[in-house]
Amino acid sequence: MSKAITIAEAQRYDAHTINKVGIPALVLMERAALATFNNILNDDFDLSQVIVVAGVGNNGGDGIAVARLLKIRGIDVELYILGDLEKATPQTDQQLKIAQYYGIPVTNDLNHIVAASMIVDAIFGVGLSREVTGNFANAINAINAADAKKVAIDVPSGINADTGDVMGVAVVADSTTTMAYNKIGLLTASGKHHAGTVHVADIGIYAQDHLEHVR
Ligand SMILES: NC(=O)C1=CN([C@@H]2O[C@H](COP(=O)(O)OP(=O)(O)OC[C@H]3O[C@@H](n4cnc5c(N)ncnc54)[C@H](O)[C@@H]3O)[C@@H](O)[C@H]2O)[C@H](O)CC1
Ligand SMILES: [K+]
Repeated sequence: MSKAITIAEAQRYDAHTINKVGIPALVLMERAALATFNNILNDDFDLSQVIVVAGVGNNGGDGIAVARLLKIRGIDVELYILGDLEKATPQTDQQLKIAQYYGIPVTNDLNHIVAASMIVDAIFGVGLSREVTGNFANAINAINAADAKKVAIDVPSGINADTGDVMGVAVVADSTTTMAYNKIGLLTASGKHHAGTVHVADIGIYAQDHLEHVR
Protein backbone atom coordinates (compact mmCIF):
# COMPACT_ATOMS: atom_id res chain seq x y z
CA MET A 1 0.00 0.00 0.00
CA SER A 2 2.07 2.93 -1.20
CA LYS A 3 -0.80 5.39 -1.53
CA ALA A 4 -0.95 8.37 0.84
CA ILE A 5 -4.25 10.00 1.79
CA THR A 6 -5.63 13.24 3.19
CA ILE A 7 -7.41 13.72 6.53
CA ALA A 8 -10.75 13.96 4.70
CA GLU A 9 -10.07 10.67 2.89
CA ALA A 10 -9.05 8.95 6.15
CA GLN A 11 -12.28 10.13 7.78
CA ARG A 12 -14.38 9.13 4.76
CA TYR A 13 -12.84 5.64 4.54
CA ASP A 14 -13.29 5.14 8.32
CA ALA A 15 -16.94 6.16 8.13
CA HIS A 16 -17.55 3.97 5.07
CA THR A 17 -15.99 0.93 6.76
CA ILE A 18 -18.05 1.41 9.91
CA ASN A 19 -21.38 2.56 8.44
CA LYS A 20 -21.53 0.89 5.02
CA VAL A 21 -19.31 -2.19 5.33
CA GLY A 22 -20.46 -2.74 8.91
CA ILE A 23 -17.20 -3.40 10.76
CA PRO A 24 -17.71 -2.05 14.28
CA ALA A 25 -15.50 0.88 15.34
CA LEU A 26 -14.21 -1.10 18.32
CA VAL A 27 -13.00 -3.86 15.99
CA LEU A 28 -11.04 -1.30 13.94
CA MET A 29 -9.63 0.16 17.15
CA GLU A 30 -8.51 -3.28 18.34
CA ARG A 31 -6.76 -3.88 15.01
CA ALA A 32 -5.08 -0.46 15.23
CA ALA A 33 -3.90 -1.29 18.75
CA LEU A 34 -2.68 -4.77 17.79
CA ALA A 35 -0.72 -3.39 14.84
CA THR A 36 0.94 -0.76 17.04
CA PHE A 37 1.60 -3.34 19.80
CA ASN A 38 3.26 -5.71 17.30
CA ASN A 39 5.45 -2.92 15.92
CA ILE A 40 6.50 -2.05 19.50
CA LEU A 41 7.36 -5.69 20.30
CA ASN A 42 9.27 -6.10 17.02
CA ASP A 43 11.46 -3.07 17.70
CA ASP A 44 14.40 -2.79 20.03
CA PHE A 45 12.75 -0.76 22.77
CA ASP A 46 13.40 -0.72 26.53
CA LEU A 47 9.97 -1.73 27.82
CA SER A 48 10.86 -1.59 31.54
CA GLN A 49 8.53 1.42 32.17
CA VAL A 50 6.15 2.33 29.40
CA ILE A 51 3.79 5.30 29.45
CA VAL A 52 0.91 5.82 27.04
CA VAL A 53 -0.06 9.48 26.71
CA ALA A 54 -3.64 9.49 25.44
CA GLY A 55 -6.28 12.02 24.48
CA VAL A 56 -10.01 11.39 24.68
CA GLY A 57 -10.61 11.02 20.93
CA ASN A 58 -10.26 7.72 19.08
CA ASN A 59 -6.49 8.18 18.78
CA GLY A 60 -6.45 8.04 22.58
CA GLY A 61 -8.66 4.94 22.48
CA ASP A 62 -6.11 3.20 20.24
CA GLY A 63 -3.42 4.07 22.79
CA ILE A 64 -5.40 2.92 25.82
CA ALA A 65 -5.97 -0.42 24.07
CA VAL A 66 -2.19 -0.65 23.42
CA ALA A 67 -1.61 -0.06 27.16
CA ARG A 68 -3.92 -2.98 27.95
CA LEU A 69 -2.16 -5.30 25.46
CA LEU A 70 1.21 -4.38 27.01
CA LYS A 71 -0.11 -4.89 30.55
CA ILE A 72 -1.46 -8.35 29.69
CA ARG A 73 2.05 -9.18 28.36
CA GLY A 74 3.38 -8.39 31.85
CA ILE A 75 4.91 -5.05 30.85
CA ASP A 76 4.87 -2.23 33.41
CA VAL A 77 2.68 0.44 31.80
CA GLU A 78 0.80 3.49 32.94
CA LEU A 79 -1.57 5.97 31.35
CA TYR A 80 -1.41 9.75 31.22
CA ILE A 81 -4.82 11.02 30.05
CA LEU A 82 -5.33 14.48 28.53
CA GLY A 83 -8.63 16.21 27.88
CA ASP A 84 -12.15 16.23 29.22
CA LEU A 85 -13.34 12.68 29.99
CA GLU A 86 -16.92 13.87 29.51
CA LYS A 87 -16.02 14.39 25.83
CA ALA A 88 -14.46 10.96 25.31
CA THR A 89 -15.76 9.06 22.27
CA PRO A 90 -17.85 5.96 23.13
CA GLN A 91 -14.98 3.70 21.97
CA THR A 92 -12.42 5.53 24.12
CA ASP A 93 -14.76 5.49 27.09
CA GLN A 94 -15.04 1.70 26.66
CA GLN A 95 -11.24 1.35 26.43
CA LEU A 96 -10.89 3.31 29.69
CA LYS A 97 -13.33 0.93 31.42
CA ILE A 98 -11.36 -2.08 30.15
CA ALA A 99 -8.08 -0.50 31.31
CA GLN A 100 -9.64 0.06 34.72
CA TYR A 101 -10.65 -3.62 34.88
CA TYR A 102 -7.01 -4.59 34.33
CA GLY A 103 -5.85 -2.11 36.97
CA ILE A 104 -3.69 0.00 34.65
CA PRO A 105 -2.43 2.94 36.72
CA VAL A 106 -3.24 6.49 35.62
CA THR A 107 -0.83 9.31 36.46
CA ASN A 108 -1.05 13.06 36.04
CA ASP A 109 2.62 13.65 36.83
CA LEU A 110 4.60 14.96 33.85
CA ASN A 111 7.78 13.61 35.50
CA HIS A 112 6.51 10.11 34.75
CA ILE A 113 6.57 10.99 31.05
CA VAL A 114 10.11 12.32 31.25
CA ALA A 115 11.30 9.27 33.23
CA ALA A 116 9.62 6.55 31.12
CA SER A 117 11.73 4.03 29.20
CA MET A 118 9.36 4.12 26.22
CA ILE A 119 6.50 6.46 25.30
CA VAL A 120 3.41 5.81 23.18
CA ASP A 121 1.96 9.02 21.73
CA ALA A 122 -1.83 8.72 21.40
CA ILE A 123 -2.90 12.35 21.97
CA PHE A 124 -4.14 13.38 18.51
CA GLY A 125 -4.43 11.64 15.17
CA VAL A 126 -6.34 12.91 12.14
CA GLY A 127 -8.78 14.73 14.46
CA LEU A 128 -6.30 17.50 15.35
CA SER A 129 -8.19 20.68 14.47
CA ARG A 130 -6.34 23.64 15.97
CA GLU A 131 -3.09 24.88 17.54
CA VAL A 132 -1.87 22.86 20.51
CA THR A 133 -1.71 24.83 23.77
CA GLY A 134 -1.92 24.42 27.57
CA ASN A 135 -1.74 20.93 29.12
CA PHE A 136 -1.54 19.32 25.68
CA ALA A 137 1.52 21.38 24.77
CA ASN A 138 3.10 20.70 28.17
CA ALA A 139 2.69 16.94 27.67
CA ILE A 140 4.15 17.08 24.15
CA ASN A 141 7.12 19.09 25.45
CA ALA A 142 7.63 16.46 28.20
CA ILE A 143 7.52 13.66 25.62
CA ASN A 144 10.14 15.44 23.51
CA ALA A 145 12.30 16.11 26.58
CA ALA A 146 12.40 12.41 27.51
CA ASP A 147 15.34 10.21 26.53
CA ALA A 148 12.91 7.37 25.85
CA LYS A 149 12.08 6.02 22.41
CA LYS A 150 8.73 7.27 21.18
CA VAL A 151 6.10 5.55 19.06
CA ALA A 152 3.27 7.64 17.61
CA ILE A 153 -0.12 6.19 16.75
CA ASP A 154 -1.42 7.20 13.31
CA VAL A 155 0.15 10.71 13.28
CA PRO A 156 2.73 12.31 15.62
CA SER A 157 0.56 14.51 17.86
CA GLY A 158 0.66 18.16 16.84
CA ILE A 159 1.39 17.43 13.17
CA ASN A 160 -1.23 18.43 10.61
CA ALA A 161 -1.65 15.19 8.65
CA ASP A 162 -2.45 17.11 5.43
CA THR A 163 0.47 19.56 5.41
CA GLY A 164 3.05 18.17 7.86
CA ASP A 165 2.98 21.54 9.62
CA VAL A 166 3.62 21.74 13.36
CA MET A 167 0.46 23.12 15.02
CA GLY A 168 2.35 24.96 17.78
CA VAL A 169 4.29 21.96 19.09
CA ALA A 170 4.51 18.33 17.92
CA VAL A 171 5.90 14.99 19.05
CA VAL A 172 9.18 13.93 17.46
CA ALA A 173 8.70 10.16 17.24
CA ASP A 174 11.15 7.36 16.46
CA SER A 175 8.41 5.49 14.63
CA THR A 176 4.79 5.94 13.68
CA THR A 177 2.24 3.20 13.08
CA THR A 178 -0.24 4.83 10.72
CA MET A 179 -3.58 3.24 9.92
CA ALA A 180 -4.77 2.01 6.51
CA TYR A 181 -2.63 4.31 4.30
CA ASN A 182 0.20 6.76 4.85
CA LYS A 183 -0.93 10.38 5.31
CA ILE A 184 0.27 13.00 2.81
CA GLY A 185 1.54 15.31 5.57
CA LEU A 186 3.95 12.58 6.73
CA LEU A 187 5.71 12.73 3.35
CA THR A 188 6.83 16.37 3.82
CA ALA A 189 10.22 17.17 5.37
CA SER A 190 8.56 18.21 8.64
CA GLY A 191 6.25 15.18 8.61
CA LYS A 192 9.16 12.79 8.00
CA HIS A 193 11.24 14.38 10.75
CA HIS A 194 8.40 14.03 13.30
CA ALA A 195 7.13 10.56 12.25
CA GLY A 196 10.46 8.70 12.12
CA THR A 197 10.06 5.25 10.57
CA VAL A 198 6.50 4.90 9.25
CA HIS A 199 4.74 1.52 9.46
CA VAL A 200 1.47 1.39 7.51
CA ALA A 201 -0.96 -0.99 9.20
CA ASP A 202 -3.76 -2.80 7.37
CA ILE A 203 -6.63 -2.62 9.87
CA GLY A 204 -9.49 -3.45 7.48
CA ILE A 205 -10.11 0.09 6.19
CA TYR A 206 -9.77 0.49 2.40
CA ALA A 207 -10.41 3.19 -0.18
CA GLN A 208 -13.88 2.59 -1.62
CA ASP A 209 -12.48 1.63 -5.04
CA HIS A 210 -9.86 -0.71 -3.57
CA LEU A 211 -12.13 -3.69 -3.05
CA GLU A 212 -14.50 -3.45 -6.01
CA HIS A 213 -13.08 -6.76 -7.29
CA VAL A 214 -14.34 -8.67 -4.24
CA ARG A 215 -17.91 -7.40 -4.36
N1 LIG B 1 -12.90 6.20 13.20
C1 LIG B 1 -12.48 5.07 13.70
O1 LIG B 1 -13.25 4.29 14.11
C2 LIG B 1 -11.07 4.79 13.81
C3 LIG B 1 -10.16 5.76 14.21
N2 LIG B 1 -8.91 5.44 14.58
C4 LIG B 1 -8.08 6.39 15.27
O2 LIG B 1 -8.80 7.53 15.62
C5 LIG B 1 -8.14 8.70 15.22
C6 LIG B 1 -9.11 9.79 14.90
O3 LIG B 1 -9.97 9.91 16.00
P1 LIG B 1 -10.84 11.20 16.27
O4 LIG B 1 -11.65 10.91 17.49
O5 LIG B 1 -11.56 11.58 15.05
O6 LIG B 1 -9.77 12.32 16.51
P2 LIG B 1 -8.45 12.41 17.43
O7 LIG B 1 -8.41 11.32 18.41
O8 LIG B 1 -7.31 12.57 16.50
O9 LIG B 1 -8.62 13.80 18.21
C7 LIG B 1 -9.87 14.38 18.46
C8 LIG B 1 -9.94 14.99 19.84
O10 LIG B 1 -8.96 15.96 20.04
C9 LIG B 1 -9.57 17.23 20.26
N3 LIG B 1 -8.68 18.24 19.68
C10 LIG B 1 -8.37 18.43 18.39
N4 LIG B 1 -7.42 19.39 18.28
C11 LIG B 1 -7.11 19.81 19.56
C12 LIG B 1 -6.21 20.73 20.11
N5 LIG B 1 -5.37 21.45 19.35
N6 LIG B 1 -6.16 20.90 21.45
C13 LIG B 1 -6.97 20.17 22.26
N7 LIG B 1 -7.87 19.24 21.80
C14 LIG B 1 -7.92 19.07 20.46
C15 LIG B 1 -10.94 17.12 19.67
O11 LIG B 1 -11.82 18.05 20.25
C16 LIG B 1 -11.27 15.67 20.01
O12 LIG B 1 -11.65 15.53 21.37
C17 LIG B 1 -7.26 8.28 14.08
O13 LIG B 1 -6.17 9.15 13.91
C18 LIG B 1 -6.86 6.88 14.50
O14 LIG B 1 -5.78 6.90 15.40
C19 LIG B 1 -8.52 4.04 14.65
O15 LIG B 1 -7.32 3.83 14.09
C20 LIG B 1 -9.52 3.00 14.34
C21 LIG B 1 -10.63 3.42 13.52
K1 LIG C 1 -0.75 10.38 17.89
